Amino acid sequence: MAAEPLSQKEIEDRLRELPGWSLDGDRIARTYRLGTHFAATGLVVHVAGIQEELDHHSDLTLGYNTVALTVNTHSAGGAVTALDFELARRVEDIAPGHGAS
Ligand SMILES: C[C@H](O)[C@H](O)[C@H]1CNC2=NC(N)=NC(=O)C2=N1
Repeated sequence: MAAEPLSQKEIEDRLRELPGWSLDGDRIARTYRLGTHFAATGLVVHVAGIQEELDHHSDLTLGYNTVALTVNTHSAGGAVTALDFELARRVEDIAPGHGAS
């Protein structure tokens, strides 16, 4: 079943469970800071694996010591859906292990 767009209230409620994540236009977003470029690269590779597993993909940007994600759901017309929050939750769970904050 296709993911349905979440309402503004649903988005706000779910964002409260994900400190560091925010609504950026029609996408949810977070930027992580890491100790080194190599550590940031490791986080990108780990996130890429999660995204393949979920078949749901953020725009994932590697900086010098930062990793930025923004995501919405193309198949829901570019709205924010539960799939975006599932990806965000999964990334939150593994990011601390990479030293990300
Ligand atoms: C065919 C495949 O399931 C789709 O293209 C997936 C892949 N990754 C995706 N990622 C995101 N962010 N939104 C989608 O709608 C989406 N669709």
